[in-house]
Amino acid sequence: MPQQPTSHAPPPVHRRDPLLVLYGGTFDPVHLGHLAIARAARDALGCPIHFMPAADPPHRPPPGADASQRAAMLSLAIADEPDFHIDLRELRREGPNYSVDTLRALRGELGGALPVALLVGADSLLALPSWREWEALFGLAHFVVADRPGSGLDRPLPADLARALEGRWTEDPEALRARPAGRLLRLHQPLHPASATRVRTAVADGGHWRDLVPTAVASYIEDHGLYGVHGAPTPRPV
Ligand SMILES: Nc1ncnc2c1ncn2[C@@H]1O[C@H](COP(=O)(O)OP(=O)(O)OP(=O)(O)O)[C@@H](O)[C@H]1O
Ligand SMILES: O=C(O)c1ccc[n+]([C@@H]2O[C@H](COP(=O)([O-])O)[C@@H](O)[C@H]2O)c1
Repeated sequence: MPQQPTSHAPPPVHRRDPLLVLYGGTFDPVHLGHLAIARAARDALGCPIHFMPAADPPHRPPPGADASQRAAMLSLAIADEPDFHIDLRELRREGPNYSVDTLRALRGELGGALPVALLVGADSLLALPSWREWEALFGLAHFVVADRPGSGLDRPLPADLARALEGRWTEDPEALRARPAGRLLRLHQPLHPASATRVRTAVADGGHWRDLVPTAVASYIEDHGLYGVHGAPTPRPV
């Protein structure tokens, strides 16, 4: 008689060949859009997602919450998500973090053979030519790309980016397990309108923002008086 799957059987997520998916971001704060694309990537690829908060992003103004607060909010946001993890490697390193350095350090640890992917939103992919040594990234990792309102991937790409991406796109998640780096997979998840800028602005302006973040993150923002939340005590000058 064929064996029936039991409730103890591990979910398919843990049975496939390994693929390490890193989801880098400032997460200032983590919001429901981040969680939605992480779930879409987990479901499409069948593997856990490692959120990797950036310490000192070289490419944007200083975050509104410090690194430990952003990491604490991430922990709260993924507390009930067994397939989501936090990777603190960029928070532990001194100075500005460039993805190319992070990936080279990771390759130094794990070797060159393990398939590794970076999960990014479409706006990040479109900005890739501004990243440090951006073309070297394709030798270090795959990219998994989530469409984002206002950053559609269906418009023509800038010539240098289009050239670099040519021949790399795949619709097959297994293609990312077949080699260590260099392919691009587009997620076909529903668009999510949340952005951290929108959350920070609404918090400061007293607008509606609680439904853009997990409940525990909303409480953390209020309890710690982040982003100029209304009713929070004004921090005393040092
Ligand atoms: N709603 C979303 N849909 C798809 N991708 C998203 C979404 N929000 C964030 N991302 C992606 O997640 C990654 C980390 O994003 P980040 O932490 O900078 O959040 P953000 O909302 O873009 O922040 P900010 O508004 O401060 O720029 C980036 O690659 C970004 O493109
Ligand atoms: O390496 C770079 O030059 C670089 C430039 C811009 C962004 N990144 C990475 O892209 C990820 C998303 O960045 P952000 O600003 O959208 O939070 C995060 O992991 C950053 O470290 C990396």
